[in-house]
Amino acid sequence: MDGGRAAALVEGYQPGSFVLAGPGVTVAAEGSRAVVADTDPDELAAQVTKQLVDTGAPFAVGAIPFSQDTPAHLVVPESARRAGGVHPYRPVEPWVPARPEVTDVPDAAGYRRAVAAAVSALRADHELRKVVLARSSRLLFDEPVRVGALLSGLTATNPLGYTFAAPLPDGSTLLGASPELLLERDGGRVVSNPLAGSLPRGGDPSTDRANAAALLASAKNQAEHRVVVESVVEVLRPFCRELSVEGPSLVGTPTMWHLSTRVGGELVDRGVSSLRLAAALHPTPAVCGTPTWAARAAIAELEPFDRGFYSGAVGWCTADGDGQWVLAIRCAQVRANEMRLFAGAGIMPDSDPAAELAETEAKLRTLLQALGL
Ligand SMILES: C=C(O[C@H]1C=CC=C(C(=O)O)[C@@H]1O)C(=O)O
Repeated sequence: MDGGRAAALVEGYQPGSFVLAGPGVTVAAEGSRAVVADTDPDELAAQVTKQLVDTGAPFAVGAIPFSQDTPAHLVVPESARRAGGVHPYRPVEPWVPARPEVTDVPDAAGYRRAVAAAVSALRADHELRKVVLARSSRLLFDEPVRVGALLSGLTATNPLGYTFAAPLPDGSTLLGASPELLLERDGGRVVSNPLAGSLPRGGDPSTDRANAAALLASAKNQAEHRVVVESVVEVLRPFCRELSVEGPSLVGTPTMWHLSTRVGGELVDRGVSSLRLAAALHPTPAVCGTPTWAARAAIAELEPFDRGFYSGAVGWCTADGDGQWVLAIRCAQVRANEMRLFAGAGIMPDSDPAAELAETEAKLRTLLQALGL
């Protein structure tokens, strides 16, 4: 029973270990034979492949940060196990913490102001087409955060998502349930599944259906989505013999509706690893904006915190280059009694600051619901 093996990998989570559980593949890794930390995508992929060949380890795991100046954190583990999809999955006993102390950075008014400033910049600057602005929420508990129980709960409630717990170089853990596949490589076949353009789920079935229909019909969200698909296609095209683009269609998480497109291709050169492709795609306009340099500059000016590994990628890669990388979104950085939750929204020239705030509130609920908050 592969589902049972996959569930055991999630339940075997220990502090400091790595788990990524999704609909098709579940991996878990412990210990460290080698760590590769580099900022250059080619170097990173080449060093990881070399370490995998030298050590004979089945795959490397790790995380890529948002910033191009911060090194990635890739680990060649002592033990690495892989199973199939994890669903259907029954969660272990949940962790029910007492209400934490909450500090939002920026606060709601500050986020609306940042969105308004981004809208002005988008209207004034004809080069900048889209920028993703994020906010964070710091939760302080009166006991250490139980990552294993939260990972299990997130896995149970996000059957279409990719649930992860990834150790970071500073000893903290990135924990989340991402709906977005940045890149998967299986032999010569690659798939990316960009999501962008979102509305919160409705509280009752008719509002929920109305929100889904409104999202499909929204010119603003369709334009926001197109920018991401165009960029993914442009990056993957030189690596692929042929590319298929299917979408946009609707994808639902427990808290959000998203526009989704599947981009699939056949690699020209199988020597190009999933890590190399993921690093080439990163950051897509789903987490940064377009053009990348201008969006990065706007983010540096308008976001009052360092994103760290939020809006980077989390995944694994074999010596042959196969692997899976998901966007590090709907996630939190956990350290001892503290969680820092992050959520961002794609800002377009016609964005409404109140609607973007509501969208980030709904995105934060992925983690808040797992905490029973
Ligand atoms: C940046 C995030 O979501 C991205 C992924 C899907 C939809 C998005 C949107 O509609 O804005 C974002 O681009 C986040 O969840 O923090």
